[in-house]
Amino acid sequence: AWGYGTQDGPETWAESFPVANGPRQSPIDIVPTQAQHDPSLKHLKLKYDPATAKGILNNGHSFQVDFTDDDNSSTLAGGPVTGIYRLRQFHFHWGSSDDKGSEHTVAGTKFPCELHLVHWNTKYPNFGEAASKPDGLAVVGVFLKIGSANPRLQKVLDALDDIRSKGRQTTFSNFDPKTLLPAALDFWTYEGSLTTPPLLESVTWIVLKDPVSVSPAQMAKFRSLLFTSEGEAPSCMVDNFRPPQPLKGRKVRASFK
Ligand SMILES: O=C(Nc1cc(S(=O)(=O)[N+](=O)[O-])cc([N+](=O)[O-])c1O)Nc1c(F)c(F)c(F)c(F)c1F
Ligand SMILES: [Zn+2]
Repeated sequence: AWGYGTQDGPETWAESFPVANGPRQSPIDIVPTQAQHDPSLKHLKLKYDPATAKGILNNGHSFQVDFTDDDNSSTLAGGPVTGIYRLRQFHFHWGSSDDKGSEHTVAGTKFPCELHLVHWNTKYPNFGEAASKPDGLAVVGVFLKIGSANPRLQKVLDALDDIRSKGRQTTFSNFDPKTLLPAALDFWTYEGSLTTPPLLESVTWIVLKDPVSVSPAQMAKFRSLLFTSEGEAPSCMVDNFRPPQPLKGRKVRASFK
Protein backbone atom coordinates (compact mmCIF):
# COMPACT_ATOMS: atom_id res chain seq x y z
CA ALA A 1 0.00 0.00 0.00
CA TRP A 2 1.05 3.64 -0.30
CA GLY A 3 2.37 5.96 2.41
CA TYR A 4 4.76 8.83 2.97
CA GLY A 5 7.96 6.91 3.72
CA THR A 6 11.02 6.43 1.53
CA GLN A 7 9.79 3.05 0.25
CA ASP A 8 6.12 3.94 -0.31
CA GLY A 9 6.03 7.74 -0.52
CA PRO A 10 4.97 10.26 -3.24
CA GLU A 11 7.98 9.44 -5.48
CA THR A 12 6.74 5.81 -5.76
CA TRP A 13 2.99 6.45 -6.27
CA ALA A 14 3.17 6.57 -10.08
CA GLU A 15 4.05 2.84 -10.08
CA SER A 16 0.53 1.94 -8.92
CA PHE A 17 -1.25 5.19 -9.89
CA PRO A 18 0.11 6.35 -13.28
CA VAL A 19 -2.22 9.39 -13.13
CA ALA A 20 0.38 10.71 -10.63
CA ASN A 21 2.13 12.11 -13.73
CA GLY A 22 -1.11 13.45 -15.24
CA PRO A 23 -1.92 16.94 -16.55
CA ARG A 24 -3.90 18.21 -13.54
CA GLN A 25 -2.17 16.93 -10.40
CA SER A 26 -2.26 18.55 -6.96
CA PRO A 27 -0.99 20.21 -4.87
CA ILE A 28 0.74 23.12 -6.63
CA ASP A 29 2.82 26.15 -5.67
CA ILE A 30 0.45 29.13 -5.86
CA VAL A 31 2.23 32.24 -7.15
CA PRO A 32 -0.03 35.20 -6.23
CA THR A 33 1.52 37.55 -8.80
CA GLN A 34 0.68 35.04 -11.55
CA ALA A 35 -2.89 34.38 -10.39
CA GLN A 36 -5.47 36.25 -12.45
CA HIS A 37 -8.25 38.11 -10.60
CA ASP A 38 -11.55 36.84 -12.06
CA PRO A 39 -14.40 39.26 -11.23
CA SER A 40 -16.93 36.70 -12.49
CA LEU A 41 -16.12 34.38 -9.56
CA LYS A 42 -19.03 34.37 -7.11
CA HIS A 43 -18.53 34.50 -3.35
CA LEU A 44 -18.20 31.15 -1.61
CA LYS A 45 -21.45 29.90 -0.05
CA LEU A 46 -20.75 27.41 2.76
CA LYS A 47 -23.66 26.08 4.79
CA TYR A 48 -22.72 23.47 7.39
CA ASP A 49 -25.11 21.83 9.88
CA PRO A 50 -23.22 20.72 13.04
CA ALA A 51 -25.67 17.84 13.40
CA THR A 52 -24.18 16.19 10.28
CA ALA A 53 -20.86 15.52 12.05
CA LYS A 54 -20.66 11.76 12.53
CA GLY A 55 -17.27 10.39 13.53
CA ILE A 56 -13.50 10.79 13.56
CA LEU A 57 -11.17 8.15 12.14
CA ASN A 58 -7.43 7.51 11.94
CA ASN A 59 -7.22 6.20 8.36
CA GLY A 60 -3.48 5.50 8.45
CA HIS A 61 -2.48 8.52 6.39
CA SER A 62 -4.32 11.30 8.22
CA PHE A 63 -7.37 11.54 10.42
CA GLN A 64 -10.71 12.50 9.02
CA VAL A 65 -13.95 13.82 10.47
CA ASP A 66 -16.84 12.29 8.51
CA PHE A 67 -20.24 13.86 7.88
CA THR A 68 -23.57 12.33 6.90
CA ASP A 69 -24.03 13.29 3.25
CA ASP A 70 -27.49 11.84 2.49
CA ASP A 71 -29.11 15.29 2.17
CA ASN A 72 -28.14 18.92 1.49
CA SER A 73 -27.65 19.91 5.14
CA SER A 74 -23.94 20.68 4.73
CA THR A 75 -23.05 22.12 1.33
CA LEU A 76 -20.75 24.31 -0.73
CA ALA A 77 -22.02 26.44 -3.61
CA GLY A 78 -20.92 29.57 -5.46
CA GLY A 79 -17.23 30.38 -5.83
CA PRO A 80 -15.91 28.65 -8.98
CA VAL A 81 -18.43 25.79 -8.91
CA THR A 82 -21.80 25.31 -10.57
CA GLY A 83 -24.48 23.53 -8.56
CA ILE A 84 -24.37 22.15 -5.05
CA TYR A 85 -21.59 20.09 -3.49
CA ARG A 86 -22.08 18.11 -0.26
CA LEU A 87 -19.52 17.99 2.55
CA ARG A 88 -18.16 14.46 2.96
CA GLN A 89 -15.26 14.86 5.36
CA PHE A 90 -12.38 17.04 6.43
CA HIS A 91 -8.79 16.08 7.26
CA PHE A 92 -5.39 17.66 7.64
CA HIS A 93 -1.80 17.35 6.35
CA TRP A 94 1.10 18.39 8.57
CA GLY A 95 4.89 18.24 9.08
CA SER A 96 7.37 16.82 11.58
CA SER A 97 8.45 20.41 12.32
CA ASP A 98 6.82 23.83 11.96
CA ASP A 99 8.76 24.69 8.76
CA LYS A 100 6.78 22.28 6.53
CA GLY A 101 3.53 20.32 6.39
CA SER A 102 1.19 22.05 3.96
CA GLU A 103 0.54 20.59 0.50
CA HIS A 104 -0.10 23.82 -1.37
CA THR A 105 2.64 26.43 -0.99
CA VAL A 106 2.38 30.18 -1.62
CA ALA A 107 5.31 31.56 -3.65
CA GLY A 108 7.34 28.71 -2.16
CA THR A 109 6.22 29.33 1.43
CA LYS A 110 5.26 26.18 3.32
CA PHE A 111 2.84 26.27 6.24
CA PRO A 112 3.02 23.79 9.16
CA CYS A 113 -0.44 22.38 8.41
CA GLU A 114 -3.24 22.44 5.83
CA LEU A 115 -6.94 21.61 6.34
CA HIS A 116 -8.94 20.03 3.50
CA LEU A 117 -12.76 20.01 3.41
CA VAL A 118 -13.85 17.45 0.78
CA HIS A 119 -17.20 18.00 -1.02
CA TRP A 120 -18.86 16.09 -3.89
CA ASN A 121 -21.11 17.30 -6.72
CA THR A 122 -24.76 16.39 -6.14
CA LYS A 123 -25.33 16.09 -9.91
CA TYR A 124 -23.85 12.59 -9.35
CA PRO A 125 -25.63 9.91 -7.26
CA ASN A 126 -22.88 9.47 -4.66
CA PHE A 127 -19.33 10.32 -3.60
CA GLY A 128 -17.67 7.38 -5.38
CA GLU A 129 -19.34 8.23 -8.68
CA ALA A 130 -18.51 11.92 -8.31
CA ALA A 131 -14.86 11.20 -7.48
CA SER A 132 -14.32 9.79 -10.99
CA LYS A 133 -15.70 12.88 -12.81
CA PRO A 134 -13.71 15.97 -13.82
CA ASP A 135 -16.19 18.23 -11.95
CA GLY A 136 -16.98 15.68 -9.25
CA LEU A 137 -15.21 17.07 -6.17
CA ALA A 138 -14.51 20.45 -4.61
CA VAL A 139 -11.93 20.68 -1.84
CA VAL A 140 -11.52 23.81 0.29
CA GLY A 141 -7.96 24.20 1.54
CA VAL A 142 -7.11 26.28 4.61
CA PHE A 143 -3.56 27.05 5.75
CA LEU A 144 -2.69 26.90 9.44
CA LYS A 145 0.17 29.08 10.63
CA ILE A 146 1.99 29.09 13.98
CA GLY A 147 0.59 31.62 16.42
CA SER A 148 -1.70 31.63 19.42
CA ALA A 149 -3.62 28.49 20.27
CA ASN A 150 -6.74 28.13 18.14
CA PRO A 151 -9.69 27.32 20.44
CA ARG A 152 -11.78 26.17 17.42
CA LEU A 153 -9.34 23.26 16.89
CA GLN A 154 -9.48 22.04 20.46
CA LYS A 155 -12.52 19.75 20.17
CA VAL A 156 -10.87 17.98 17.20
CA LEU A 157 -7.50 17.72 18.95
CA ASP A 158 -9.06 16.42 22.15
CA ALA A 159 -10.58 13.54 20.19
CA LEU A 160 -7.16 12.40 18.92
CA ASP A 161 -6.40 10.58 22.18
CA ASP A 162 -9.07 8.03 21.21
CA ILE A 163 -7.80 7.44 17.65
CA ARG A 164 -4.03 7.24 18.16
CA SER A 165 -3.50 4.18 15.93
CA LYS A 166 -4.54 3.39 12.34
CA GLY A 167 -8.10 2.03 12.15
CA ARG A 168 -9.24 3.57 15.43
CA GLN A 169 -12.43 5.65 15.25
CA THR A 170 -14.85 7.27 17.66
CA THR A 171 -18.06 9.28 17.48
CA PHE A 172 -17.70 12.99 16.81
CA SER A 173 -20.92 14.96 16.91
CA ASN A 174 -22.24 18.48 16.97
CA PHE A 175 -19.34 20.19 15.24
CA ASP A 176 -19.52 23.08 12.76
CA PRO A 177 -16.47 23.05 10.47
CA LYS A 178 -17.23 26.65 9.54
CA THR A 179 -15.63 27.57 12.88
CA LEU A 180 -12.28 26.36 11.45
CA LEU A 181 -12.34 28.91 8.61
CA PRO A 182 -10.80 32.41 8.55
CA ALA A 183 -13.06 35.48 8.63
CA ALA A 184 -12.49 36.33 4.95
CA LEU A 185 -13.19 33.67 2.33
CA ASP A 186 -10.95 35.17 -0.40
CA PHE A 187 -9.57 32.27 -2.44
CA TRP A 188 -7.40 31.01 -5.29
CA THR A 189 -8.94 28.31 -7.49
CA TYR A 190 -7.63 25.86 -10.07
CA GLU A 191 -8.48 22.44 -11.54
CA GLY A 192 -6.56 19.63 -9.87
CA SER A 193 -6.65 16.24 -8.21
CA LEU A 194 -6.77 14.34 -4.96
CA THR A 195 -3.35 14.66 -3.34
CA THR A 196 -3.43 11.09 -2.05
CA PRO A 197 -3.89 7.91 -4.07
CA PRO A 198 -6.00 7.30 -6.15
CA LEU A 199 -4.95 10.89 -7.15
CA LEU A 200 -8.13 11.23 -9.20
CA GLU A 201 -8.22 14.35 -11.42
CA SER A 202 -11.68 15.34 -10.25
CA VAL A 203 -11.05 18.23 -7.85
CA THR A 204 -11.86 21.90 -8.19
CA TRP A 205 -9.46 23.34 -5.61
CA ILE A 206 -10.54 26.37 -3.58
CA VAL A 207 -7.53 27.47 -1.46
CA LEU A 208 -8.29 30.25 1.04
CA LYS A 209 -5.82 33.13 1.08
CA ASP A 210 -6.01 33.81 4.83
CA PRO A 211 -4.55 31.28 7.27
CA VAL A 212 -5.93 30.40 10.69
CA SER A 213 -3.71 30.00 13.76
CA VAL A 214 -2.37 26.90 15.45
CA SER A 215 0.02 26.85 18.45
CA PRO A 216 3.18 24.75 18.71
CA ALA A 217 1.51 22.70 21.48
CA GLN A 218 -1.47 22.06 19.22
CA MET A 219 0.89 20.98 16.41
CA ALA A 220 2.48 18.52 18.86
CA LYS A 221 -0.97 16.99 19.31
CA PHE A 222 -1.26 16.29 15.54
CA ARG A 223 2.19 14.68 15.69
CA SER A 224 1.11 12.36 18.53
CA LEU A 225 -0.92 10.29 16.07
CA LEU A 226 0.49 7.09 14.56
CA PHE A 227 0.55 5.86 10.94
CA THR A 228 0.64 2.34 12.39
CA SER A 229 -1.96 0.02 13.90
CA GLU A 230 -1.91 -1.18 17.49
CA GLY A 231 0.59 -4.00 17.85
CA GLU A 232 2.84 -2.72 15.04
CA ALA A 233 6.12 -0.91 15.72
CA PRO A 234 4.86 2.66 16.21
CA SER A 235 5.58 5.26 13.50
CA CYS A 236 4.58 8.89 14.19
CA MET A 237 2.07 10.37 11.75
CA VAL A 238 4.05 13.34 10.41
CA ASP A 239 5.04 14.70 6.97
CA ASN A 240 1.82 13.30 5.43
CA PHE A 241 1.97 15.85 2.59
CA ARG A 242 2.58 15.50 -1.15
CA PRO A 243 5.00 18.11 -2.57
CA PRO A 244 3.83 20.61 -5.24
CA GLN A 245 3.30 19.16 -8.73
CA PRO A 246 3.93 20.68 -12.21
CA LEU A 247 1.34 23.29 -13.26
CA LYS A 248 1.41 22.01 -16.90
CA GLY A 249 -0.14 25.18 -18.29
CA ARG A 250 -3.02 25.50 -15.82
CA LYS A 251 -4.34 28.94 -14.83
CA VAL A 252 -4.83 29.86 -11.19
CA ARG A 253 -7.60 32.41 -10.64
CA ALA A 254 -8.04 34.73 -7.66
CA SER A 255 -11.40 35.80 -6.24
CA PHE A 256 -9.82 39.01 -4.92
CA LYS A 257 -7.74 41.90 -6.25
O1 LIG B 1 -12.25 10.15 0.18
C1 LIG B 1 -11.06 10.45 0.26
N1 LIG B 1 -10.63 11.27 1.22
C2 LIG B 1 -9.35 11.81 1.32
C3 LIG B 1 -8.79 12.66 0.33
C4 LIG B 1 -7.55 13.18 0.60
S1 LIG B 1 -6.77 14.26 -0.46
O2 LIG B 1 -5.64 14.81 0.24
O3 LIG B 1 -6.53 13.56 -1.68
N2 LIG B 1 -7.68 15.48 -0.72
O4 LIG B 1 -8.25 15.52 -1.81
O5 LIG B 1 -7.75 16.35 0.15
C5 LIG B 1 -6.84 12.91 1.75
C6 LIG B 1 -7.41 12.08 2.70
N3 LIG B 1 -6.69 11.86 3.91
O6 LIG B 1 -7.28 11.39 4.88
O7 LIG B 1 -5.48 12.22 3.92
C7 LIG B 1 -8.66 11.50 2.48
O8 LIG B 1 -9.22 10.65 3.39
N4 LIG B 1 -10.18 9.97 -0.60
C8 LIG B 1 -10.64 9.08 -1.56
C9 LIG B 1 -10.36 7.74 -1.46
F1 LIG B 1 -9.67 7.29 -0.39
C10 LIG B 1 -10.76 6.85 -2.45
F2 LIG B 1 -10.46 5.55 -2.35
C11 LIG B 1 -11.47 7.33 -3.53
F3 LIG B 1 -11.87 6.47 -4.49
C12 LIG B 1 -11.77 8.66 -3.62
F4 LIG B 1 -12.46 9.10 -4.65
C13 LIG B 1 -11.36 9.53 -2.64
F5 LIG B 1 -11.66 10.85 -2.69
ZN1 LIG C 1 -6.05 16.38 1.71
